[in-house]
Amino acid sequence: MYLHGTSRINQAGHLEIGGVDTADIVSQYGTPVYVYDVELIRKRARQFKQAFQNENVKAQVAYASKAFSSVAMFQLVEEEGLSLDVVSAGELYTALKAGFPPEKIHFHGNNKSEEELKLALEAGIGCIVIDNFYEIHLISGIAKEANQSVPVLLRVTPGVEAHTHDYITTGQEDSKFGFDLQNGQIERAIEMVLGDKGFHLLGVHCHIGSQIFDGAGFVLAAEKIFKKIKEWKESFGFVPTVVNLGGGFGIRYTSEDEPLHPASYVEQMIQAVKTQSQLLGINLPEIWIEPGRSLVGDAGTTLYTIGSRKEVPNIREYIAVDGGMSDNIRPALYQAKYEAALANRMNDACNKEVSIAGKCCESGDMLLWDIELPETAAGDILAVFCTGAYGYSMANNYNRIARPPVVFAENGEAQLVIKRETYEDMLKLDLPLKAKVR
Ligand SMILES: Cc1ncc(COP(=O)(O)O)c(C=O)c1O
Ligand SMILES: N[C@@H](CCCC[NH3+])C(=O)O
Repeated sequence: MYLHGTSRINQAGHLEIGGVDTADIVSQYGTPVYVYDVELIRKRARQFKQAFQNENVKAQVAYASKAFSSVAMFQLVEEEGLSLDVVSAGELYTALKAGFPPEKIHFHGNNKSEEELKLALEAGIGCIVIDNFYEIHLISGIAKEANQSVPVLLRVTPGVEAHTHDYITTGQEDSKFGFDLQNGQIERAIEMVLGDKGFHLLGVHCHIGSQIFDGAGFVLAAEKIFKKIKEWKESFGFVPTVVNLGGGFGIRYTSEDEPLHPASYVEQMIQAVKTQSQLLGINLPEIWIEPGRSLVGDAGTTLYTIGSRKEVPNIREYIAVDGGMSDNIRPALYQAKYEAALANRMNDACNKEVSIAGKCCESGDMLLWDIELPETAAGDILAVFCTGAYGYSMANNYNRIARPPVVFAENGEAQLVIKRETYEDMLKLDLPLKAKVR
């Protein structure tokens, strides 16, 4: 069993996270509960920042908040000196409520509404990553009315699509995001933005995918972008001051995953951008990145209580927990794999193969297939590791199951940062049927 960050087995044989016994977390907050190892989030943030500082490169590391968004998380991100990437007015609103400096927020999305854009501009957002022509039109109108010049990046699809370990070159037609780099779209967008006082064009953005295990895709994307920068320099005299290479750095969910150290991804990017800038004889642009999963993924653990079981003779034994696809949809959605352990009996020998089922009314609601655990009993606590990214943020109320609370653990202290949803919370938006008029 692989323990991430500060997770360890304590003298009681229990899983401890951030110096806090998970048994204490369970008795105080119940299950299911998401627990974050705050020290590990800080460590990852510093690793990314340090990698740029080591090379003396101007950079922004923006946390892609879709991975896990909450007021406390945004305050932690600010404490660590990162920027923030949001993709909706909801994420932006949360950030502003958390007191996050608006000038360090970047706004993404392939269909931002006029209302969302207005909120962003009124807040004094640091940068809007423009995705399409419709958005150029919307921002131009809002900026003119407000007499503003909006800092923007243009998102391009560089024709590099990452498939976890693998990456293949594709055309853009299969992506809903960004301007095509090859068919003249991006040149048209640059011309429009440069010719409009409502915009301050900082540079370009790309994001090649998620859970990527090597640096080659990022290098290839940078090379493709710089090939175009050479043309833009000649035709428009436009040289980006910012190149944003997105997020997507992989993490270790199971022993099958072999991600690089955060610094290693960054070093390869820096090398590529330096080489290309030298070849073109241009100043090194600022390099921005947007890690989401790699900042919070392995820092999160979900604790569940084991309940019922079912044996299918000669096939498998199902063990059910008090959560499932409502708090972690990734196994059902992506066949994502995780590792797990019995948090209250970490030293017991794992000699039983079982599969972990959720409690939703859905056969596909399985969290883990065929894993080794000790003999379990109802009431045991199951810890599923690496659930920090796209767990809470994709949680839902299927079957009207309430969303679990989130606890931050650090230096021996546990702090509740998101409360458990109540049934009343779920009913808050419901209205009764109108009385029939007879
Ligand atoms: C534009 C953009 N930036 C950053 C991210 C963060 O990706 P990850 O969580 O894999 O680092 C995503 C999600 O894939 C994204 O779409
Ligand atoms: N939600 C996905 C990642 C999506 C990345 C956002 N563009 C996951 O859980 O892996």
